[in-house]
Amino acid sequence: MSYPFLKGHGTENDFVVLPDPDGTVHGDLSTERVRALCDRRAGLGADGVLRAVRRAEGWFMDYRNADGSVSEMCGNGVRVFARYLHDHQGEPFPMRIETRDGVKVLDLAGDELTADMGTPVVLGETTVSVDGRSWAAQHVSMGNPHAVAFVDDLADAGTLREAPDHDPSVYPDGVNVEFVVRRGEHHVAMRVHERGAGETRSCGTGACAVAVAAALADGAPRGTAYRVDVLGGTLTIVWTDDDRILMTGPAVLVADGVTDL
Ligand SMILES: N[C@@H](CCC[C@H](N)C(=O)O)C(=O)O
Repeated sequence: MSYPFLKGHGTENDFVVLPDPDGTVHGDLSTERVRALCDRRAGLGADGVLRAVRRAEGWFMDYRNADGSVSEMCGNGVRVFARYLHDHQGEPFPMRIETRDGVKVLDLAGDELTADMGTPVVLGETTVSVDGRSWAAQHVSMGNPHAVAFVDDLADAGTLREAPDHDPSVYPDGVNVEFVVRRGEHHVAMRVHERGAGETRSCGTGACAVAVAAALADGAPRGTAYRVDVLGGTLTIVWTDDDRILMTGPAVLVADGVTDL
């Protein structure tokens, strides 16, 4: 079966977009197809898949990690998804996008996009470990689970080829782990190991969780803008007075075509 696809990225967190307005192209998208599409040697290559399904109230973002697993939310993905809906489906900004973590509102911010990511949930301290070294980490939910660990040097996290060890009673469904260093006032840099994808060049929900953990540690007033550098670029995160996280960053489409993967 041949079907259309697009390829895009947000701060080099890359995605295959699968248009499936009526849900008739992919039906129940299989794990095997997601893995084949995301394969960087035999497929198109991506950290995840964004299936676009039309709903009565708008569009639903069916997000899958590269290993085929489902996640509640993807911050870089939702910006790429909005770019696709605007450029290829004629949807105007601001736009509402349904996700497994509820409705997100996306708007233009110059060349970039801002996503209202909703209210973060801070769930306390936990521990993560790599190669026998352990760090205290802040457990933050952005709809999906994150463990944010401040380290002295981003190289301390090693290769991140394997998932960091974590407490399975805290994260029964796995976790995204961010390692963070300070770069200046309200300015941090991070690396991430994503659940279901391995080390990626960026994670939008991860950057939001990092900004929340940094703002709490700094006692920063609401409304403070945090610059979060990722391997693939920079995201700007604001925790607003009304307890919402606004994430601003790029979203670009780089290719489209037809595949039978
Ligand atoms: N890259 C995403 C997060 C994708 C989902 C994550 N791997 C999970 O399993 O929760 C982002 O930009 O937020």
